[in-house]
Amino acid sequence: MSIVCADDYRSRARGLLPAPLWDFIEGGSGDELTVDANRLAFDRISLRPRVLVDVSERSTATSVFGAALASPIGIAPTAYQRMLHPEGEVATARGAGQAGGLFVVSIFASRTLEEIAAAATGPLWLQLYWLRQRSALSRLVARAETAGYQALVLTVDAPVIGKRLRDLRNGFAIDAGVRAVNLDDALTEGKHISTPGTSAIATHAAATFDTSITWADLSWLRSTTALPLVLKGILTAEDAELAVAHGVDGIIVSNHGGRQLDGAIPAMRALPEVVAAVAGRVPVLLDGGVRRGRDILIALASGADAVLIGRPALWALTVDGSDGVAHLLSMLTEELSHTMALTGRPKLADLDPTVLA
Ligand SMILES: Cc1cc2nc3c(=O)[nH]c(=O)nc-3n(C[C@H](O)[C@H](O)[C@H](O)COP(=O)(O)O)c2cc1C
Ligand SMILES: CCCCC(=O)C(=O)O
Repeated sequence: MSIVCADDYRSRARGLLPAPLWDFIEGGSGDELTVDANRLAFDRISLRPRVLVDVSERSTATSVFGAALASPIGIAPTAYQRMLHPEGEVATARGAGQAGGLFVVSIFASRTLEEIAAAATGPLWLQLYWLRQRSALSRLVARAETAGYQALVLTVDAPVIGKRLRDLRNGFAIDAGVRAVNLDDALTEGKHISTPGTSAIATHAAATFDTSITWADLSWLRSTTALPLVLKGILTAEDAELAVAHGVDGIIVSNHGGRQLDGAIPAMRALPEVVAAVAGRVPVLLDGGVRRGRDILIALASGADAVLIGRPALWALTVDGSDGVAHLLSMLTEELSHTMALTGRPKLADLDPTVLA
């Protein structure tokens, strides 16, 4: 059967992966309320199409921090991609580049920052968690700069890892042979050890994440680099205001795909208040539940500058490596353009709240 939408990759990937690995990707925290709510928030919004508009020429091209993108779609940071495909993040970078998309590389990438950069033809950003060992962070930042990464993303919604019941039940651990190669092994110790009732991810994060950081610490990270700094995991107007006040260069509205605070507001529902608070001062991106061109159009019409996709990129990577990732991004871009035609909004600049109901 042909793959004609992102969910087709989901069904294929599910058949290819062992159950505990599938659960790690698919699952969220607690009752998975927020996983479901992320998607439902899009589904609850209807569209107000305008007709008899010339839609013969449509463009999805845009840019973020000066980097050209074929469409306002990027790949969210996800850890340990070699569990899904032998080439891991190198395949994702190649696929994203082929489709003209952005790729945000996780601090827990399983290929080196330099290997990923060598395969990339599109912009790369590096995502960080705040490790207690600051020297490890500053070394990573220096390497990212040298390798041509264009921004840093600090994930701020994970001082502790959410209680992901599937992983706890499965005693989830990282496959032997897959490592967070950009960090000393000591910083992810125990990642291969499966202990019933615990998650190896949660265990290694608990050993190394700094749970004490506050807004005041951001200045240290800024002092290590001239790269733009983006915060990932903002869900309120209050925190968006603080982020801008602390000189942050961009915001990703995200609840970590429902993997952190269960019951957190869906990303799409949080977006309008963040956009209003930011008032155009810095770019605002969104992730969580984006599965269709329709979802992307809704996010852009609500004021997002771009969206990131998490799980769908992992499904496509599992099924068909770099070709899968490139195909997925091209398909989402085509769906966005198609929805722009059917709503009578041929340009990204036409996407505003008047298209939403
Ligand atoms: C398997 C998996 C691993 C992830 N690893 C990271 C990570 O290393 N860093 C991070 O900031 N977010 C991580 N995330 C969260 C994603 O960046 C993103 O916020 C989320 O997947 C978006 O929701 P979606 O999957 O519904 O598109 C991970 C998500 C998944 C599914
Ligand atoms: C300690 C690794 C965390 C990866 C992550 O962010 C996720 O699984 O959601």
